[in-house]
Amino acid sequence: MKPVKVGLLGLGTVGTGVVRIVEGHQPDLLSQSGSPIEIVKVLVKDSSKSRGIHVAADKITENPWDVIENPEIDVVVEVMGGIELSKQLILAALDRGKHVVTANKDLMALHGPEILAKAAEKGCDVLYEASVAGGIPILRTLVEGFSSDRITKIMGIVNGTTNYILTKMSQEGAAYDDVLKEAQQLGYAESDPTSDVEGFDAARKMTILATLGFRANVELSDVSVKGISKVSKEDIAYGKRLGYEVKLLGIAERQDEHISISVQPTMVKHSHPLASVNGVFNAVYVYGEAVGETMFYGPGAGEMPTATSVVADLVAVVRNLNLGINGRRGFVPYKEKKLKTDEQIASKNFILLHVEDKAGVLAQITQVFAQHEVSLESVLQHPNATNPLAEIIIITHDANKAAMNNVLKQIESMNVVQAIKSVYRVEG
Ligand SMILES: NC(=O)C1=CN([C@@H]2O[C@H](COP(=O)(O)OP(=O)(O)OC[C@H]3O[C@@H](n4cnc5c(N)ncnc54)[C@H](OP(=O)(O)O)[C@@H]3O)[C@@H](O)[C@H]2O)C=CC1
Ligand SMILES: N[C@@H](CC=O)C(=O)O
Ligand code: NA
Repeated sequence: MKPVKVGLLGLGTVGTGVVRIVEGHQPDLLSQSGSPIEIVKVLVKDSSKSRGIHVAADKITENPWDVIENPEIDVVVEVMGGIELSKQLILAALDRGKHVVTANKDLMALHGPEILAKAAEKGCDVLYEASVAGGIPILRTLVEGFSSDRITKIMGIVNGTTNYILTKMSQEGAAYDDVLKEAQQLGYAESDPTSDVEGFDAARKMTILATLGFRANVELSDVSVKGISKVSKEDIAYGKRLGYEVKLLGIAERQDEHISISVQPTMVKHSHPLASVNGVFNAVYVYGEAVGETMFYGPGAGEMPTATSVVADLVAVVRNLNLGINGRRGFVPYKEKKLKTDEQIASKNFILLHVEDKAGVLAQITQVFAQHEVSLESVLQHPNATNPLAEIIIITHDANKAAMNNVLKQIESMNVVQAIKSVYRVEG
């Protein structure tokens, strides 16, 4: 039986796992795809580097065109990362009729529509399951598993580094800077951790999830983003006392035909399944009109989990090759994108204020909420032992973002308010 030939762009963490699975699981891959799968060329940056895996020297190249222009190669697997070169190589591979599997969330979040349009034009498959929540088969689930439903909400813990940091801060009372250093040493964080801690990595993943879930072309610039660098131990401790865990949540919501997408540290009620997703684990919660609540949990990164998704995509491409249907089942957004305005985006909120500890202050503050028609769920006041201030925690009922912005602006300008220490969205 003629093998399907694969060119691998990258032999780092994920690429190594791909080689291990393709070589180690041949009988299963053959049974499921209908053909043997053979990696015939592997691109690296530095061929002299010693690696934890043996690949025959004649398969290794430092020249990407040895892969892209190789007429033998049917499928290109891109696991090298970066944006410009990967995009150029993937488009060139598609131009030559090669199918593509990629784990590259940065590329797919920014240039997904262009790449998918080229694939459709050339009758090729482009699959990218590993790009979001590495080991969790969530993209396939959104496109195929929920094809019969109308999704109204997707909430994701889709960045392992920040979940690790918040978990350590919550469970051990550790300080943000110390845990970030630890996460970098353990290799969880991206080379520039800004992308993790400021929420940009999660925003890219939410762009992909929202596009597939809402079947509309969501762009990265549609996502409002706030990271975890300002989350304090105190906020986490207050949240805990009130029954919440702080999590960096990506939230994509739809009401009627209008959608909103955001990433922000969120107070998640202990009873919500996302509150107990700890450490580097990822989870994606999906609510569908017909199915109701579902949640998908697992490793979001790492050599073998991520490679599992990459090779599953490869099996799908090879199966399509044997059925002669490549490029015919690609995902095409078919809905017009309509974004919610700030008046349409509603959530509960947690607000921590430092105020003067004297009669009437609480009444003045709650009056501002009333003026803007923001209803309150609970109000708590703690005297502060270290200074003559009181700490007030307010939890609102669902309030729209425009009204909340007005409330916060007005409260900030009040003489009796020393500081708005923190504001969190509340879920659960
Ligand atoms: N690591 C993970 O757990 C996850 C990764 N991903 C995505 O998978 C992709 C790969 O990640 P990962 O394996 O961690 O990355 P690594 O940095 O470990 O590996 C990258 C590989 O690509 C090669 N490479 C990079 N740039 C070039 C270039 N310009 N020319 C030739 N070769 C190049 C490197 O060569 P050399 O070895 O010689 O340096 C290396 O083998 C990224 O898009 C990442 O976002 C997605 C989910 C999880
Ligand atoms: N840096 C990312 C790696 C996977 O995408 C994370 O922390 O989740
Ligand atoms: Na995935």
